[in-house]
Formats: sequence, structure tokens, C-alpha cells
Amino acid sequence: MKTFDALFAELSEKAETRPEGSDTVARLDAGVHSIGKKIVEEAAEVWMAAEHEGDEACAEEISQLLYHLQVLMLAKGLSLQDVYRHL
Ligand SMILES: N=c1c2ncn([C@@H]3O[C@H](COP(=O)(O)OP(=O)(O)OP(=O)(O)O)[C@@H](O)[C@H]3O)c2ncn1[C@@H]1O[C@H](COP(=O)(O)O)[C@@H](O)[C@H]1O
Repeated sequence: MKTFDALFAELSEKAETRPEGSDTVARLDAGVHSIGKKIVEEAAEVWMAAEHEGDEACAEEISQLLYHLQVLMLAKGLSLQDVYRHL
């Protein structure tokens, strides 16, 4: 099962090697404004799933929010440590 750290390592490599067809590369190229809007959208989907859908749907929406937060971290050049030191 993939962890938060493992996903970040995978996305960091995608950002560096820029493989053809990578959604992550396309999202990074779209920029911080576009990524930020996606985060707000996904956060709303998490909230709606938590109130109106089952646990599985809620967990899936949370995973998508975590993904888009990692894309923003990469776009901003933030490392896991930059975030973890605030936890
Ligand atoms: N974990 C994720 C992940 N979570 C969410 N998403 C993206 O976020 C979207 C979910 O948003 P929505 O439900 O709003 O779907 P949508 O309306 O089609 O979204 P848009 O494409 O229009 O933004 C998905 O369709 C994916 O494009 C993800 N895209 C990729 N990953 C993982 O990231 C890694 C690298 O992926 P690539 O860069 O595509 O190779 C792989 O391990 C993937 O599994």
C-alpha cells in the first residue's frame, strides 16, 4: 500500500523526469493558481463525502486531496520536511 511519503517520492521523480502523459506534469505546468483551485474543489468533495457519502467514498476523496496538496508542494518547491516540522 502506498504511503504519503512514497507518493511524494514518486511525484518528485515525475516532476524531474517529466514522463510523457503524466497528469502530474500537466498539473505542475498549469501552475499554482490552477492547483490551488483543484485543492479547494477536492476539499469541498471531502466535506460533502463526509456528510453525505460512505466511509469508502470519503477516504477516496481524502486521498485525492492529499495528492493535490503534494502537487502544490512540488510546484512551490516545498519538501516533506518543510511541512512535517509544523506538525
Ligand atoms: N494519487 C493520484 C491522484 N489522486 C487524484 N488524482 C487526479 O485527480 C483527479 C480527481 O479529481 P476529480 O475527481 O475532480 O476528477 P476530474 O474532474 O476528472 O479531475 P480533473 O482531471 O478534471 O482535474 C483524478 O482524475 C486524477 O487526475 C491523481 N492523479 C494521480 N495520482 C497518483 O500519482 C502518481 C503519478 O500519476 P501520473 O502523474 O498521472 O503518472 C500515480 O501513482 C497516481 O496513482
